[in-house]
Parts: sequence; structure tokens; C-alpha cells
Amino acid sequence: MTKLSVNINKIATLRNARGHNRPNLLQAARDIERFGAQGITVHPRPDERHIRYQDVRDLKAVVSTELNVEGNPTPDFLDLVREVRPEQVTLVPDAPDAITSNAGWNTVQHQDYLRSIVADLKSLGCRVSIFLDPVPELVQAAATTGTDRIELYTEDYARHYHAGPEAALRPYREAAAVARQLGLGLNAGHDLDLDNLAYMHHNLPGLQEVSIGHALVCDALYLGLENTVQLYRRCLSGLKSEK
Ligand SMILES: CC(=O)[C@@H](O)[C@H](O)COP(=O)(O)O
Ligand SMILES: NCC(=O)COP(=O)(O)O
Repeated sequence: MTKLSVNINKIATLRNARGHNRPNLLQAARDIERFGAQGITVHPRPDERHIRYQDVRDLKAVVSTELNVEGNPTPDFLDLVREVRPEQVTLVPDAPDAITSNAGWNTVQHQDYLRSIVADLKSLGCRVSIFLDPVPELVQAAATTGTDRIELYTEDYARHYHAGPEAALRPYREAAAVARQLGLGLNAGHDLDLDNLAYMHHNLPGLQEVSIGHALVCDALYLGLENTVQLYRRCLSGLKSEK
């Protein structure tokens, strides 16, 4: 089964636009779980432009599925996850001023650094995932860090999906096969949506979790949050998804 973890960054963006508590992020997380999500993902950034560090602390107390916290393991980020101990930490090498995640780890170059971070996080009881491009050498180097899973960075898949899904997914299938041989778990995310998700799910064996935020929150403006979460779940179930 491929689990749906909903990234609620953009709900926090909307809240922060007015400085009050509407929409209520914690209530949204509870509702998203009630509507069928199997996890909640957040990616606190150093400028706290959407998810604030305090949100992560508060979410830990209300999320009843799995909390996945993404980010670059800076000292502040590591202090936060040491305190909160989410079920999963996804390491993403974003620059502080990145508009959104725009690259995966070079696991070959940063192998030793990642190995020590992974060991630290695993000692807290967190599952660890490393965000990377679908390149076999990067998957092999990730495996040497001791990480539990990798998260394949799916922006390229999403960008090329409409020109030809099979070609767009090919590098991901190859990377997933290497991950499988090495005993690594498999997550995927970035720019997944109602058009491209079902094809990925049906054609990428072993996919354990997708984290989806931007498109899902945009869809919810038109379709409603409950309906939208269920449509995304349907893409992961084998049933055909009609909007
Ligand atoms: C890791 C990743 O792929 C990102 O998509 C991310 O978590 C989203 O971040 P923003 O919501 O800041 O664009
Ligand atoms: N890890 C990817 C994620 O959490 C959400 O990415 P996006 O759907 O907002 O592009």
C-alpha cells in the first residue's frame, strides 16, 4: 500500500497572511487525517514563512497517524526534531532562500556527513529518509549512510509526465529497483497531482509513501478538502479517479 502524507505547508501560508489563526492549522491536520490521509508532512523553513517551529511542536501532540518533518539538518532543525521526535524525518538539502525544494542530496559527496546525521536521528527513534534525484549511484551512496528510506524527487517526472509517462517514469523505476535490491524503503514527492499520481502508483513497485502539498491544497479550493483527500487516496488505490 502506498500511503498518502499530506503536506500542510500551504495551509500555514494562508494562515500567516493575516497573522491570526485562520485557517487553524492543527484543526486542518486533524480533519485531513479524518478525511483519509495516512500522514501529515511539514517542511519548516528557516524564515518560518509557512510552518513555524512551534507548529511542529503543536502538531506532534495532535497528529494521530505519522508526522513527517522535512528539512535541511541545520543545528536549529536538529534541535527541533530532537525535541519533537517525529515518526519520520526527511533530509532535504535546501538553501535557506529556496522558494521550494529544488534539488536532492548529492549522497556521494555528502556520504560521511549524512551518515552521522542519520545515526543521530535513528537514535531518537525517528525513521529517516533522504531526498534525492532518481540516479542509481545516488541511491547506492544513500544506502551506505544507514538511512531507512529514500524519497525520490519527482519534479522531473511531473514536468515530463504529459509528454510521455513511460519515459518520464523510467529513471524512477531504475532508481527504485536499486533501492529495492539494497533494502531501502521508498517514498516520493514534489509536484505530484491528480493527473500524474495514479500512473506513478501503478508503475513504481514498492512505493511506500507519497507526500503531496501544493497541488492538493490548490485542488481543495475547487473541490473541497474532504473530497480532494479522497480523490488523492483513490489514485493510490487502483480505482480510477474522476474529479
Ligand atoms: C521536499 C519537497 O519536495 C518539498 O516539496 C517541500 O516539502 C515543499 O516545500 P514548500 O511547501 O516550501 O514548497
Ligand atoms: N516531499 C514533498 C512534499 O512534501 C510536497 O511537495 P509538493 O506537493 O508541495 O510539491
